[in-house]
Amino acid sequence: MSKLNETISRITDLNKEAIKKAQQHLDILTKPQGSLGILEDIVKQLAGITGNPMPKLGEKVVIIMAGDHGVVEEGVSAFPQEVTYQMVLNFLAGGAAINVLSRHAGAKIVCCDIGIAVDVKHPDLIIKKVRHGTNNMTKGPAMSRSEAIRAVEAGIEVAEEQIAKGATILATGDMGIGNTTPSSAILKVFTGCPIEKAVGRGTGLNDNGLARKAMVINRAIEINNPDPGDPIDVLSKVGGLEIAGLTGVILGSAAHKIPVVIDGFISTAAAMIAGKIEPKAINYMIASHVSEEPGHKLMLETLGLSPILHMKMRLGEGTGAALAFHIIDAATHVQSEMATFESAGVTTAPLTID
Ligand SMILES: Cc1cc2ncn([C@H]3O[C@H](COP(=O)(O)O)[C@@H](O)[C@H]3O)c2cc1C
Ligand SMILES: O=C(O)c1cccnc1
Repeated sequence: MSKLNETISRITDLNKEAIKKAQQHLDILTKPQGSLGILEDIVKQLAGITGNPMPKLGEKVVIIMAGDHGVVEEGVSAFPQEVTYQMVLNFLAGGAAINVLSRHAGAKIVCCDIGIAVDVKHPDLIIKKVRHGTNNMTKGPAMSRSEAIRAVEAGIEVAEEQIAKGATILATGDMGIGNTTPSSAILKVFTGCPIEKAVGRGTGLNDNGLARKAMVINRAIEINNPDPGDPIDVLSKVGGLEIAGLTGVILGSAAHKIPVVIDGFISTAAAMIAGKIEPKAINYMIASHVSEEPGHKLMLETLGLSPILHMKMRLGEGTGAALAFHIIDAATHVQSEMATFESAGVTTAPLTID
């Protein structure tokens, strides 16, 4: 069996017994039932994922997948392609937003070159390069089917390497100038929404740039005719290498019963591909935030995920996911540290008011 098929076959439903036990414990804590809202939802989801009704976060790791996009030659980004590798060097030097937010959340970062256009040399960079950037998807498929599968499998490998080193919760991050374009294309192909709902300004396009980007996405979909019933077809024709890698990270996480915190627009495009490949993988996803990129809300709704944070962020890199670690951590502390009605001597019976 291929690595991808073997991984998919290991993804199961959540542990219902652990969810029930987590709920029972939440209900004896000194608070009205359900009053901690999303914190309680997070505890139950973590219990279902890990099988532990009193879940703990342990070691948090943000996996950043970096790749380039041939479609940038159509003028779809406000920034030039070389910013991809320059930002990767910034991650490795510790100076990017994701470094600051990860340090603050007590999370480790790993960065993987899955398809940067140039070769970057650094001892801490994980190299899983499938190819030097994708093809321009307005002229044909972004990559071949076998390259897409290789990139997904590379993402599974990176997740497994981190899990083997002790990671107990993963988060997704992306770097790739132009990558909001394939992300919008994926959204449009899966939902059939009008292009205006799928497209956004990314790093800061002006009105002309936004109109051009919408035309480019439409042309790429028309020329490639991706099949929405075949997620690997969509990924290879109008996707990207880092999106494929993140799809693998998500599937690998789910296969190992490890929660995976989904960042913004690009990460959620990968989550859509993963959810189409194996719908059970969605149970293992925690949506960190809703991005300012207009299509992100529709992506999350399509997956049935509700975001923890509304921060007006639109950066990617894993920044929303790193911030959400604080809330997820807080949820686990509530479950393990709050007093029960019995231990604190607080009356449980609600007044009957007629
Ligand atoms: C300095 C800089 C740092 C970034 N960090 C993440 N992105 C984000 O912006 C890019 C996507 O937007 P678009 O499709 O418009 O190119 C991705 O690299 C994403 O990770 C950045 C972009 C820039 C310019
Ligand atoms: O939401 C995101 O992840 C995003 C939005 C715009 C540009 N880069 C990333």
